[in-house]
Amino acid sequence: MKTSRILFTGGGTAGHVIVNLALIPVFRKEGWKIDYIGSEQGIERRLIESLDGVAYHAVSTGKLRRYLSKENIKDPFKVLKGTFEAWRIIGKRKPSVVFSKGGFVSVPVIVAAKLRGVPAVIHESDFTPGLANKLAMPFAEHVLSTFPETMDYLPEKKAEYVGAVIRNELFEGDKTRGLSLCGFTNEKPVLMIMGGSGGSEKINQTVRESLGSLLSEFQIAHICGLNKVDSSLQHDGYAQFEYVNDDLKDMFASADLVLSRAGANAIFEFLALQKPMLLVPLSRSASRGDQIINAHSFKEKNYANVLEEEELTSESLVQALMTLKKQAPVMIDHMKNYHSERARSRVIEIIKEAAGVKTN
Ligand SMILES: CC(=O)N[C@H]1[C@@H](OP(=O)(O)OP(=O)(O)OC[C@H]2O[C@@H](n3ccc(=O)[nH]c3=O)[C@H](O)[C@@H]2O)O[C@H](CO)[C@@H](O)[C@@H]1O
Repeated sequence: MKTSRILFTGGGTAGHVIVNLALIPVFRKEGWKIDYIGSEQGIERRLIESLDGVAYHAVSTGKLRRYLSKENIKDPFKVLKGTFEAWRIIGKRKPSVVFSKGGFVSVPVIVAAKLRGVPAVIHESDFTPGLANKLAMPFAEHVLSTFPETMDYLPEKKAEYVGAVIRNELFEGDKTRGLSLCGFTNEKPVLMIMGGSGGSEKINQTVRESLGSLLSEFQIAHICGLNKVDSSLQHDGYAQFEYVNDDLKDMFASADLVLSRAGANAIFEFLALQKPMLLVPLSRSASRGDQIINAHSFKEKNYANVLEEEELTSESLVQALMTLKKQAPVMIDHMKNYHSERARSRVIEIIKEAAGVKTN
C-alpha cells in the first residue's frame, strides 16, 4: 500500500504550532510520512525539529510589523523566496495534503501547495481570522474555525466550524505532581499565570507588584516567558517558569484559577479543563485586537472575567482575582456545557478526505 504523506506548517508564536503538536502523533502512529515547513528562527523550529518522525524544513519568511521599518520593504521578496523554497520542498516530498495553523510562515506554503495542486486545510484559532490566514484562504481547500461565530468571516463554501483542537495529554495531568513541581501544598488555592506563549511583560510586572496581597490568598505558578524570570524574587508559594512543556498538564491539574492573556488556544484549554479564568487581552495598541474579541466572547458565555490591559493595576488585579475566586463555582457550572472531544477527530477526518485517504 502507498504511504500517505502530510506536510504541516504554522509558526511565529506557539499558538500557531500547538495544534500541529496535537495532530502529529496521530498521523505518525498511523504510519504517515510527516514534513513540517517553518521558519529558520521561530518557536516552531524549537518545538518541532526534535520530534521523532518529522522532517523539518526552514524557509525564508516575512513578518507582520505594526510599525515603520526598512525591513517592511524586504518582506515581499522574502515571501517570494519562501514560496519558491516551499514549492521545491513540496515537489520533492510530494505530500498528499498540507495542514496549516497560520502565522506568517504559512502563507508561502499554502500558495506553493496550490501551485503544486496539493489540497490545503487551514485551521483558524481566533474569533476573527488573522491576516496570514486571510491571505492564504483563497489558495486553500478547507478553512476550519475554532469559534462558531468565525463562520461569518470565512468563505462559505470552504468553511466548517470544528472547535478547538486540544492536546490529549493535557487531560492526563496529576495534581500532586503539579503541586510538588512548584513546591506547593494543599493549603491555599493555586493561581496559574500564563501571559501567552511568549509571556507578558505587563502582566509579569503587575503580578510582581501585587505579590504581597496575592500570596496571602494564593500559591502562584507563574509562567513568565523566555528570559523573563526574575530570580531575585524568592517567596514561599511563588514559583516561576520560562516556558513549560511536558509538565504543563500537571500544572494545569493543580491550578484552581487562571490569570492569562486571551490567545485562542490557551483559553480553550482552560475551558476544556474547567479552570475559571481572568483574561487580560493584548491591547489594540500592540495587536489587531483579536484577543479582546476572544476574551469578550468568553465573558458573554460566562466562561471568563475580563480585565482590560488599560485598566490593569496592582489594585484592580487583586480585586478582580478575589471576585474570580468567589465566582469560580458558578463559572465551572457554565463551563460544563462546553464539550471539546469532537474537534480533533473531525479535523483528522477532513485532512484524510482532502488527502484522498479513506476514513471509516
Ligand atoms: C502575541 C500574539 O501574537 N498572540 C497571538 C498568539 O498567541 P500565543 O502564541 O500566545 O497563543 P495561544 O495563547 O493561543 O496559545 C499558547 C499555547 O502555548 C501553550 N503554552 C504556553 C506557555 C507554556 O509555557 N507552555 C505551553 O505549552 C499553551 O498551552 C497554548 O496551547 O496566537 C493566538 C492564536 O492565534 C492569538 O490568539 C494571539 O493573539
